[in-house]
Amino acid sequence: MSVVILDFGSQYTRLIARRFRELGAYSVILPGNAPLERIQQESPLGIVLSGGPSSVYDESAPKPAPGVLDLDVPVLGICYGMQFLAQQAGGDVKRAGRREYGKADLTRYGGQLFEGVVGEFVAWMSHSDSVTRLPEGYEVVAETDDTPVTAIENTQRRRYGVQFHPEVVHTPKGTQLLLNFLKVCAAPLDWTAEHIVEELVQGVQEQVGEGKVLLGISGGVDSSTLALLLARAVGDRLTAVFIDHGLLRLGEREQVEAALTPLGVHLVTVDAREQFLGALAGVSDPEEKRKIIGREFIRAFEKEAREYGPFDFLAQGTLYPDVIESSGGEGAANIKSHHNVGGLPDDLAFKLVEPFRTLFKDEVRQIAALLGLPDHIRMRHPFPGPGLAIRILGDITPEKLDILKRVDDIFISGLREFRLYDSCSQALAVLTPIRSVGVMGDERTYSYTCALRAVSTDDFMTAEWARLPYDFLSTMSNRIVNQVHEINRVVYDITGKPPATIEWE
Ligand SMILES: Nc1ncnc2c1ncn2[C@@H]1O[C@H](COP(=O)(O)OP(=O)(O)OP(=O)(O)O)[C@@H](O)[C@H]1O
Ligand SMILES: O=c1[nH]c(=O)c2[nH+]cn([C@@H]3O[C@H](COP(=O)(O)O)[C@@H](O)[C@H]3O)c2[nH]1
Ligand SMILES: NC(=O)CC[C@H](N)C(=O)O
Ligand SMILES: [Mg+2]
Repeated sequence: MSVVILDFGSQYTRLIARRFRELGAYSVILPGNAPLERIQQESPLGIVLSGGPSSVYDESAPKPAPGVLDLDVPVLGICYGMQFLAQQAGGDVKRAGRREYGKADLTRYGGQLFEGVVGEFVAWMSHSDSVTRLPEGYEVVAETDDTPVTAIENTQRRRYGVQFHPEVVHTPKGTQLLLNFLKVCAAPLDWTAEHIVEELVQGVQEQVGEGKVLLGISGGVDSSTLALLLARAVGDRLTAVFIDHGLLRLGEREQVEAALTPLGVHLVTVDAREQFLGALAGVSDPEEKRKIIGREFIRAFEKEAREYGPFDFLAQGTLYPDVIESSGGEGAANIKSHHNVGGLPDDLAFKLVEPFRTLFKDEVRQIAALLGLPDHIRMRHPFPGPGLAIRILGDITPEKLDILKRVDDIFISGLREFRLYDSCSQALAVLTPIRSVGVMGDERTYSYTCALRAVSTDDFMTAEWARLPYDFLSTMSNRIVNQVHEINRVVYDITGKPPATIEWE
């Protein structure tokens, strides 16, 4: 039994499922036109129609399959979904005179969906069409200055529609609406991390059968959690490979080996430093670097597969943000090709096992706690697969790598020493190609500028720059300039995501 989310191409569809998970409800996402029988297989308790880029009055507008809206279950339409509900019930939808993007204040709200909500209601809007005539049996239950029909309901038929997106964080009270909808559906709110783990384990077992799995492991939270999950699913048919590509931080290889050995998984460390640094020599374009790294990772995995295999399956700790940033696939733009998604070569010989592909970082951390991953790995700041390669702007040389490793080590050890590591979600140092004039010991210097960056975020989709204390930043700046002679200037990055991203490349 689940709530079925029909996807009409919204950027936010997975966030709807994520909010339901947070509320303890089980949901599945199916294509907008999924056949009635497929939906019935899920024994639906309710149906959500997602948003989407189309307009309901277009000839080619996607629609739920015949019979789906005749099911006697509650239906919630979001944005495109609400417009579809209204049109289908006999109302009108037209391109509005005024489009609404971003935040809008509801000037009035009420009704069943808003039960328990008090005070001002800020709604996140993203639409250019609007419902202009209400279908029979429906009532308007919310409005904004620009959109008189912002939420509708037909409580007798248990049909609800909202023009805004209750699933995004920019609609702060939106979760209450989703909870109210789940209550109308009488959906059980007992979907816990344990259930999610069971489902993931089962999914892996079905996919892999009796096959052998090679896991790319980095010592980060995603792949380490995955190691424990896979050990449950396939036992000793798992081999974990940790690749030292020469782009790791100071002492990282030894630290990762020490941290992973107690997990009890068969672990192989590969020295692929020459391979990666050779392939990257002289390359300065960020996307080109990312693609080369993606390809070399796979080449390295293939080599280990020949040694310890054969392996049909390659497991990676890919998360949803890696997917959405890498691909234009789900209606989103290509921001950067994450090495494990957009950077994969076309001739990939493995079948991918990526159980976390629909999850966000904080959800993986919950699963990690359940599987007993030690806290020092579970709460470690993320470190990107391409490592320091995307923190050295421009081409990579052994000299620059050596500089950045020392800067990074001072910054990260400093955060731990001053007990600030856990106050931010990720911290990093960047080596810029900028050289500037300084004066040290009465001598003129002409040396590199490095940037320090620290951010606060839960899901790494959006982030704020961390307000680290000035005194701490001052100490870091002194230490870096004194200990790393190639640096004579330190700057702190005070940009959020958006408009910047967390990494600089
Ligand atoms: N050095 C490496 N050796 C082998 N596999 C790696 C390496 N670095 C990254 N990977 C693979 O790429 C995936 C994505 O990397 P990513 O950094 O996003 O996740 P993570 O390292 O597991 O966790 P975290 O985000 O906390 O660093 C990893 O889950 C892992 O499967
Ligand atoms: O494994 C990875 N392979 C990659 O190619 C990659 N690019 C970015 N990141 C990490 O993803 C999060 C979001 O980063 P951005 O804001 O820079 O896109 C941050 O946590 C980044 O460190 C990567 N991780
Ligand atoms: N975000 C949406 O679902 C948009 C629906 C429709 N395309 C509109 O612009 O109104
Ligand atoms: Mg990592």
